[in-house]
Amino acid sequence: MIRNVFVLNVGSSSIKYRLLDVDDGSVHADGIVERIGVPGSGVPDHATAMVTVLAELEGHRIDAVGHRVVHGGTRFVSATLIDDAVEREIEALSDLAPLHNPPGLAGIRAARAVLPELPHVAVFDTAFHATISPAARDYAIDAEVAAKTRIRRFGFHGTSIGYVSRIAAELLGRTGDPELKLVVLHLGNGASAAAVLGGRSLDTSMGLTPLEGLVMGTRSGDIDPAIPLYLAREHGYTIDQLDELLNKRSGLLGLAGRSDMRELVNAANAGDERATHALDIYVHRLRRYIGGYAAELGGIDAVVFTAGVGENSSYVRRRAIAGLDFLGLSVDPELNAAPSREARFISPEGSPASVLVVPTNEELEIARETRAAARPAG
Ligand SMILES: Nc1ncnc2c1ncn2[C@@H]1O[C@H](COP(=O)(O)OP(=O)(O)O)[C@@H](O)[C@H]1O
Ligand SMILES: CC(=O)OP(=O)(O)O
Ligand SMILES: [Mg+2]
Repeated sequence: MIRNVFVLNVGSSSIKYRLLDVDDGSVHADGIVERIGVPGSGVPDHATAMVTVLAELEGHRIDAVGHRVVHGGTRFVSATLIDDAVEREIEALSDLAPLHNPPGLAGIRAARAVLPELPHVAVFDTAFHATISPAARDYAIDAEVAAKTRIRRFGFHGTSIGYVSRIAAELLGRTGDPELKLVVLHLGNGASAAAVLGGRSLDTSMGLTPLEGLVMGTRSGDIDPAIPLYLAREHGYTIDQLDELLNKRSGLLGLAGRSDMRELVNAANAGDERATHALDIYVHRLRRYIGGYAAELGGIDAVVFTAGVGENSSYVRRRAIAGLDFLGLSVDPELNAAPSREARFISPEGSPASVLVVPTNEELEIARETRAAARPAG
């Protein structure tokens, strides 16, 4: 029986891990190893970091290992038991997610080497979005080029969006309702919006890579696609410089010198105009997606806020929903401001549409999917 699942979320310079009981969600151990590969940190690579992590788990029983893998391409549309062939296929997808997949793969290799007797399962951020509509999926570029190079919208944060969509449906008393229309806003460092109809993803704001869509901590989200062409042609930017600019030096950081929402709101409240402008752009983009998804879904039953910013920033929630009464959406100031860790309504009782805050739990969802995918192999 699989009960204790070790969940790994491996980033380029960090490993977040959690050992949890899938039956009751209780956490037996968790932690983070940071600064992997940073000179002087004492953690030269992912394999070394993994040995450190496993030393922390001494004495705990582990039945299976669940790995967050960001990009599953078209090959992986559900959680998959990892063998050597699957590991090679994940490696082949690295070109589509150069910032995210290679560290995930390093984590898989290191963990399989240290825990070879256990089932290892890959859980993909893209999988939940396999159902998006063809019109949302395809970009209006030369179809042959797109087909040859695998360019299409994939979408990310699916593990989180799927999880909070289910909790939202429960909270609304509409579990299993195929007509339930949700707009889910996963607002962390990376951020995605998604239109979810009857529990299935219809559209989402991230695209081929996790760069498209909302304004993020350090990523630009949507821009005119001619901007990188212009920077390269007229200002001598190289591909690597453009990648770095758009992924790591844009978004809130690029606009106002800070990627952390808490700091930014404090700065704006203290009169920092750059911070205020950055927040205006952040909120403007969010509202465009809410309106766009209302049109795609044919209305909205609930907007669902989740992840670090969505769960904690009453400021962002208030501004994102302000003036959307024409969609039946509004926020009760007291409910919005009340601190809570619970899934809850923040719209006034009796509103035509609801606004919810639902804490995400990507690790629990990964653990559940890991158990489900590991079962057939025993
Ligand atoms: N109390 C808070 N108020 C406003 N923003 C918060 C608060 N707590 C966390 N955040 C924001 O959440 C973001 C991180 O979200 P998180 O989901 O943890 O990101 P990730 O998993 O992508 O690293 C940061 O911008 C942080 O400032
Ligand atoms: C896919 C993605 O953007 O992930 P994260 O938010 O963890 O960077
Ligand atoms: Mg996150």
